[in-house]
Amino acid sequence: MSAPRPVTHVIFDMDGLILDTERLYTIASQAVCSQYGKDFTWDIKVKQMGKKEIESVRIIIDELQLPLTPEEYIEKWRAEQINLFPTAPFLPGAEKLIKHLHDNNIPIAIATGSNSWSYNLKTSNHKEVFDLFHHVVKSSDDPDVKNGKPAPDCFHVCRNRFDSIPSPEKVLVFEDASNGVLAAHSAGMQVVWVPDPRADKTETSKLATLTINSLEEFNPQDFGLPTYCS
Ligand SMILES: O=c1[nH]cc([C@@H]2O[C@H](COP(=O)(O)O)[C@@H](O)[C@H]2O)c(=O)[nH]1
Ligand SMILES: [Mg+2]
Repeated sequence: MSAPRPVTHVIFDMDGLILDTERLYTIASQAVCSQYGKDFTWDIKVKQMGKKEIESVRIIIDELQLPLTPEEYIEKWRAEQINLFPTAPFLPGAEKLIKHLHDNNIPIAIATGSNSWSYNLKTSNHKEVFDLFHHVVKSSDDPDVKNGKPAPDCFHVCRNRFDSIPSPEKVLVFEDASNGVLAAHSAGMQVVWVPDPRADKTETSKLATLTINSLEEFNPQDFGLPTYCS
């Protein structure tokens, strides 16, 4: 952990940070695992969080020795996701922070591990808020993102797509996954970690500039960003 320094640009993670979709991923993954009498554990989930779809699918097949090819797993997984994802609500404080930064002309973007198919489902009921982002990098099907989180690739790509490209230390990243904190740190950016209560905090909190329980606890002025009016 180091003292917060002023930033000019903000990059948000999406799943488990803006939207309450990690809960939905767990339901969808357990539904597929149950077909084979297996348990989808937190230890497996931590390894998957933030990764590209294909990377994360290889992990679960390997860890649980599922008798499926990645393509077969993805087909079953998406069949569970299709009805769940459009129900995703915002997590506390996310909508307020996004609107506040946009209203104050702070350039904001998203760097997610998602693919376009699932992004469209998850955001289908929240278009007006997601339209406020300058750009969205969807790692699973963006040709410029070679490796998913914890590699820094998606954050490098995301930074380079702002109109006036900031230096990495002027970018603040919000993440819920330890893979994401590692990725942002490797990209040379400051990062606020909003972990799942089950997360092991020992190693990841050393890399995060700040660790908070909810985006509702975030004070923009700590990073030189405009203060909330109320
Ligand atoms: O339980 C899970 N959560 C999350 C993921 C992966 O993490 C991505 C979400 O990453 P992010 O939080 O960076 O948006 C998902 O699209 C998926 O690829 C997963 O596989 N399993
Ligand atoms: Mg996330």
